[in-house]
Amino acid sequence: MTKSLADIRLEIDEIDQQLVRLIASRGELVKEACQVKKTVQEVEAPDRVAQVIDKVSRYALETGADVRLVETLYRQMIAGFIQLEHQVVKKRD
Ligand SMILES: C=C(O[C@@H]1C=C(C(=O)O)C=C[C@H]1O)C(=O)O
Repeated sequence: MTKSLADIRLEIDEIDQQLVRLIASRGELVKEACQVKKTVQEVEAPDRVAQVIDKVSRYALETGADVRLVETLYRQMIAGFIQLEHQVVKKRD
């Protein structure tokens, strides 16, 4: 039996809920990570960003996700997390 558009959207909504939960958990870990950082270079950690992008691009390839989309989403998300870290560090210091 083919699914209705409404059914498909319900499934998409459930995945969105899971994704947002995971983004929130990731954000908590990012805040934890920045507690031990002292410099702007440490906050931005470009080598680590490159490592994360490399890993998720490989996961995307292995799972059949769109590699360019995953990379774009991750670069955007990490940029947001770096901003968050800058705010946390600014408040702390
Ligand atoms: C969480 C960190 O801080 C920043 C955020 C990252 C991320 O969201 O994956 C990666 C590197 C840093 O730019 C980290 O250094 O690991």
